[in-house]
Order: sequence, then C-alpha cells, then structure tokens
Amino acid sequence: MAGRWDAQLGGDKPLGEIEILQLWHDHRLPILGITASIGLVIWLCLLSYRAREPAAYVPGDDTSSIKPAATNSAAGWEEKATPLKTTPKDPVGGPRRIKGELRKPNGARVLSEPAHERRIQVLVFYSSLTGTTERTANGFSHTLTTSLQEQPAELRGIFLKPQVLDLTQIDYDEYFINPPKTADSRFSVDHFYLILLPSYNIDTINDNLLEHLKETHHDFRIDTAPLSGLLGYSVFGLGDREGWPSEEDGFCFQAKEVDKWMAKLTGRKRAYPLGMGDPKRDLEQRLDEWTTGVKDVLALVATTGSLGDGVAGSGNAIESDYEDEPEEVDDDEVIIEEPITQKKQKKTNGGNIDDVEDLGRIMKASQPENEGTNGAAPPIAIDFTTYGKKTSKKTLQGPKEMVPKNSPTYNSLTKQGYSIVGSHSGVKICRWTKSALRGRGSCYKFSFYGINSHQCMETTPSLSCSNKCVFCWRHGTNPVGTTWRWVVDPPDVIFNGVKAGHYQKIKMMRGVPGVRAERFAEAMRIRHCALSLVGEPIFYPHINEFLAMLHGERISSFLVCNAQHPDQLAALKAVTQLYVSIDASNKESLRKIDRPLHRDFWERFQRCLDILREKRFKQRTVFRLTLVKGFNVEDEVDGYADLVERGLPCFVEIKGVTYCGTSTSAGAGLSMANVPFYAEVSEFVTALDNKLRERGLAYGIAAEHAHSCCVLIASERFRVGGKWHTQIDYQRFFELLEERGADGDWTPEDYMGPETPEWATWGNGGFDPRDERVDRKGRKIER
Ligand SMILES: Cc1cc2nc3c(=O)[nH]c(=O)nc-3n(C[C@H](O)[C@H](O)[C@H](O)COP(=O)(O)O)c2cc1C
Ligand code: SF4
Repeated sequence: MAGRWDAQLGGDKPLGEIEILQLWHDHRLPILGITASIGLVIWLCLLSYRAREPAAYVPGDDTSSIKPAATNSAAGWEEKATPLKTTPKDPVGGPRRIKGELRKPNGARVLSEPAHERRIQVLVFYSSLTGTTERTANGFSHTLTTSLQEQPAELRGIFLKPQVLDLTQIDYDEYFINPPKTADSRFSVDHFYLILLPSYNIDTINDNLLEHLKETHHDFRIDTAPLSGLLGYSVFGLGDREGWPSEEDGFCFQAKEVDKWMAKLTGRKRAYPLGMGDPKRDLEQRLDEWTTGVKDVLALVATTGSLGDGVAGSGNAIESDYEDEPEEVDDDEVIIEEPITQKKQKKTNGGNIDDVEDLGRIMKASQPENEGTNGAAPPIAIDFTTYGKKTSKKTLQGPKEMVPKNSPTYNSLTKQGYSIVGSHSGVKICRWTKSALRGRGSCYKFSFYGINSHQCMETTPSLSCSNKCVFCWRHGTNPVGTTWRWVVDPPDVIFNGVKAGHYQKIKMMRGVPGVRAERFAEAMRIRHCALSLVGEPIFYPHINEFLAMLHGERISSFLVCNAQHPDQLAALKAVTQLYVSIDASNKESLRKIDRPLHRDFWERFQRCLDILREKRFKQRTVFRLTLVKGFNVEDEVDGYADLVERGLPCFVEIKGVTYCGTSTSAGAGLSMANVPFYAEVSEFVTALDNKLRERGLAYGIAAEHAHSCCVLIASERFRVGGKWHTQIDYQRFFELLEERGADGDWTPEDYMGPETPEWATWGNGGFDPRDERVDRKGRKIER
C-alpha cells in the first residue's frame, strides 16, 4: 500500500505521517470498519519506527538511496546526524514539484520546541573555477566547525557539523526552492546558508545559479519568499580589485547579485552584511571580519532563535535600492520642517501645561502663522527662572526627571529614532553613519577632519536646551530651560548607556541592503563622538567626567554649544574640537532666530566668544554658521566678520540650512524659500573671506563638501607650505591628553593632521572618491 501512495507522488521515499494522513483524506480510501483501522494503526507504527533509523538522504543523490550522513559523524558532533529530507524529484519531463511555505518574513523565528529537539545545520555553498574559493570555503568551514565545537555545552549540541557544498555538484531545486527538510522526527532542523562566490564576467556556473534564483522569485507558482524558512543567510564574494577596481566596475558583482536575490527569496533574512575580499590584497582580513560576524550571529540565533533586533525587518526585500526610511537629520543638518497644522496647534493648545517641555509647544502654537517669514520678531521666550507659582511648587517637590519614560517627550523622541538613556541623555545614529555603512559617502567631517561617519556616535548628555531656534527641527520634542533643575544621572551610566544604544542601532543595520561587512565590522568600534544631537551638552553638570570617559576609550569629542552658558564653557576641559553656534551677527537678528530663553542672551553670547578667543591656543575652536535666507544672511557679512575678529576661531564652518518636507512636527513657518542654494552659500563664503582679508585677518577658504552645502574657512595657522591641513591627528590628540592631562598645555597645531585631501579642497567638491554617489532615493549620480 505504501508503495502505491509513494508512486503517486513520483518518488520512492518514505512519507511523513502528515502526508499520509493528507493522502488518506485526498484519496478517500475505502477503508471502513474497525479491522481496517486497526490495520492502519499497526502500519503507521511500523512506518514511524522505520523513519527513526539514523539514515540520511544525501543531498544531490538522484537515486535517493539511503546513506549514512558521514559528514556529521565526526567526534564531538551528533553521532546520529540529522538526515536531510530532500524534495522528491519530479518525474522526468514533469513540472517541478513546488511546496511553497509562507512564513511571516518580519517576525523573529520562534523556535517553540525545547532546546534539545532543535538543530541548526549550517550549509556552506561555493563555486570555484580556479580553486581559490574552494580552498577558502573549506578553510572557512574548518574554522567555523572548530569554533562551534568551542561553544558552551548547551549551544554545542544545537549545531550539526557544517557541510560544504559545491554549487556545481548539487541540484538547485533541493536547496533554492525550499529549505531542505529533515526526515528525522527526533529533531527539527533549521538551515543557515553561507554562500562564498567568486565573480566572473564570462559564462560560469554562477550565471546558472543567478538565473535559478531569479526564476524562483518570479515563478508565480511559488511564494515570492520561499526560502523564508531559513534561519538566515550571508554571502561572501571573492574578486579582483585590480581588474575591476570599484564595485561599480564589477568588483564582486555576482556576489552582490546573489546577496540581493537571496534577500528576496528569504524575505529579508540577511543575517550578516555582504563581505568582499580580493585574494591578492585583503581576502584574509575581510574574511576574518566576516567570519567573526557570522559566528556572533550564529550564537545569537542558537540562543534566541532570531537574527536580532531589526534584521528580519530591516533588510529591504524589494531591494529597489531606495532607502525606505523617513528623511532623517543629524546634528549637522539644521533643517526646516513643514509648518505645524492648524489642527495640531489646537490640540497642543488644549493640553495641560504640566511639563516644562510642553511650554516649547505652547510657545510655538501661540505664534501667529507665518511668523518668521515676514520678518516679525517672535516673542522672547519665557525664562523659567522666573516662571510662576506652579514651578516653585514643583521645585519644592524635589527635582524631576527631565524626560520621564511615560512622557509625551519620551514617546516623541523614541519615535524619531532616539534611544533615551537614563532620564536626560539621548543617542541616535545619523543618516551619514548609515550612508557610510553602505559605502554611499560620509558627512563633511570626513572631508574636512577625517572623521569616518560609520564610526561616529551622535549623542547628548542633555536633551534640554535654552534656545528655541526657529530652524530647530526638535520643536515640541525637547525640553527647554535656563538652569538645570532635573535629576542628574551619573556619567558612567550615560556613557555605557549611549554606547550600548549606539551599537544596538548599528547592529540593526546588519540586514540592510548595501551594508558592507568591512564597514560594519569597523562600525563596531566607536572612534568619534559628536556631542550635539539635541539640547545643550555643556548643560550637563558632569560634562567633564563624561568627556574623560570618551577620551579614556580614545573616542574623539566634537562638542557644539549654543553660546549661552559662558560659565560652563569656561570650565570645560579639553575636547578634540570645540564649536559654538553662531546663528546671527547682531542682537536683534539673534533674538529673532534663536529665540533664547535668557534675557541677557546677547551678553552671554559675547562672553562665550571671548572665552573661545582665550581657548584658541589650547583647543581647536570653531564657529558654526547656519545660513537661513531671509533671517541671517543678507547684509550680515560685515557683522559676521566682526564676530570672527572678536573670537578668532581656528575654523569657521558655513552651512546652508536643509529643508525636510516630510515632518509634521512644528516648524517656524519657514519654507524652501529660506534654503540657500550652494551657489549662494559659496557667494556668502567668498564675501566673508574677502571681509576677513580686508581686516588683515589671516584666514582662507580651505575645503568644501558641496553635497551637504558646507564650506570651511580656516585660519592660516592650519596652512603649511601653502597646503591646508584641516585634518586631525587623533592619535596625537590622545597622546597629548594622556601625557599632560585634560588641562594640559598644548596647542591645536600640536595635533594638526595630514594635508587636506585634494578632492576635499575648495573648488573640488569634497566627495570621497571611494564612495558611490547616490541621490536621496538611492539612485546613482554620475560624477
Ligand atoms: C576571466 C576572469 C574574469 C573575472 N571577472 C571578474 C569580475 O567581473 N569581477 C571580479 O571582481 N573579479 C573577476 N575575476 C577575478 C576572480 O573572481 C577572482 O580571481 C577569484 O578569486 C577567482 O576565484 P576562484 O579561484 O575560486 O575561481 C575574474 C577572473 C577571471 C580569470
Ligand atoms: S559628525 Fe557624526 S553625527 Fe555628525 S553628521 Fe557626521 S557622522 Fe553624523
């Protein structure tokens, strides 16, 4: 009877119990009465006994003969290896037998069976023409095998011995239509694919594989993600950088293609980013990084059953190359958002003035519409030090948390992608960090100062600020105040918290299309910290201790302050680069644009400039100008030249405000009309440069990053032998700190870095030639 049912499926393999019951139902077998039923039960028992025999179908074995799975019988591994149950082959000439399996692509895989019943089978696929990839795959598999054997006992038992499979020797239908299945009812075996692939621009087996993957994806009879049952996959490409120097030109192009199709077929189960290595140059190092990452992921999968936060949901199954994320901003992108809607204003007005942060919203909501664009001065903000009875009552109750977990501010900030650490600090990865991870360019700080965006953490130990700048995109979300009146978190809690938050967000990029394994590995070591996310970092009472912790781990510090806290600025110890925001050139203009809470804002501002002047021979000091047309550009060049003359900063960064039309949070009635074109920014910079020269001030235009509408004017102190040296010698900075302490005596010239790269200097655009230029939708831009 078994033989007859088998034949109907076109194979001669034993059937699973469920399939048998299915056939029972489908064929309405004429078995009636108790005798027949007893007979069936006896038969089922015999069948299930047979299925428990330690035997395996060797993948690719067309005869489907039962063979012991020799590869898994090595010492230390399952002696009775899990047999793979391959999809039965179709009768010759017949259609492919398709058993698509629909699983939720985004959900973490919940392995419900008890741990001892689960097994993970890693399959290492490769193709090779001249033997390099074959050797690499075998070596990799050996390393992985050893490492899995060294796992803690409870994990060791979960892994079956990795198997290496030559793509020329296997039947793709058995692995690339559905995940292989096990016929052993003792275990549930999940598969994890690792694919090592060289690239060839001539016809090879790779073309067949790619064709198969494409066909499977487009086959209307199969789910679009039939391999979503895999635990995960990752691809490593081998190629030749000399012949194909850039990825665009074809370096590892087939590995990239396989990675892309596997993302579609698995429903975004990219467990680790695509690795790429050149045997003549960097194969060993790149493979080591990738191996380490893959091992970490396997350990995670074995313990949690999932690929980790963000992965199943972060890779883009559509792979349209469009980064499907809301437009994001960072500390260096002062942006204008769309004005708040009437509806929202009403809602805000109806709220309770219970939290200090609400005042920001209320102030905004009470503004007449279009205020700012018509040049009318917004009302000066309320100084909380003089805020009515309600505040005094609160003060009596003791300090509150700045951003309590259940507050609207907390919800709003976390929705925007911030991780809130403790009660007043935040961390967020900026869009340039993501862009650099994908090889799509770093921020202007790479061009000017050599900062790798993918190794940069953007954070603040104080989400509160004492200004309500008209262009600030955080309106209504950040708390405001003139003095610190909240609970103070210890610096080590913040330091460890922001690092953990940053790394967690980086890890969530693992499955994102285009992320390079090499950069991902580098990103797991923070090297720079931009203290400027939102709020005012020097507001935090333990800022110096926090800085010491950063420097202790050799993380550089770029600290931006708003020129409203002269006492804190004066007390600040060494930072790698110290910024003040210069948002206007005179008192009226500053009141209009920054809407400071302090009544003596102008005096504070000027004192800060004087402090910066004093610090200029100890620290790299920077003025940051953000140009907003209609507010702080026209007729202000002279005024800015006055301020430069007063503060004598080492550098002046001039940047056009950026427009972000997607947000619905409060703006200040600004629009695209307020965004200067790069040509206008350049014109302003040239005029300022001329004014500085007229005054005999030794400055010049050093560098540019046209992509972010940013230009750098530098003091001639940073020009050596006619060449600009705006880059930083970070190593030297830390040595100086360690030798002489945070109050030590040294000058910015002591840690001046190498020459500014030619491509970053004024007139050359400033785009890193290693990276691929894409527009906001991820489309390639020709250079
Ligand atoms: C005819 C030929 C074409 C190649 N085409 C590419 C290519 O398009 N892109 C690339 O990155 N490498 C290319 N390579 C380099 C190989 O991918 C590289 O040498 C690889 O290590 C070979 O692996 P294998 O020894 O396992 O076959 C090519 C090599 C040859 C001989
Ligand atoms: S400095 Fe860091 S945080 Fe700022 S834009 Fe560049 S990468 Fe982002």
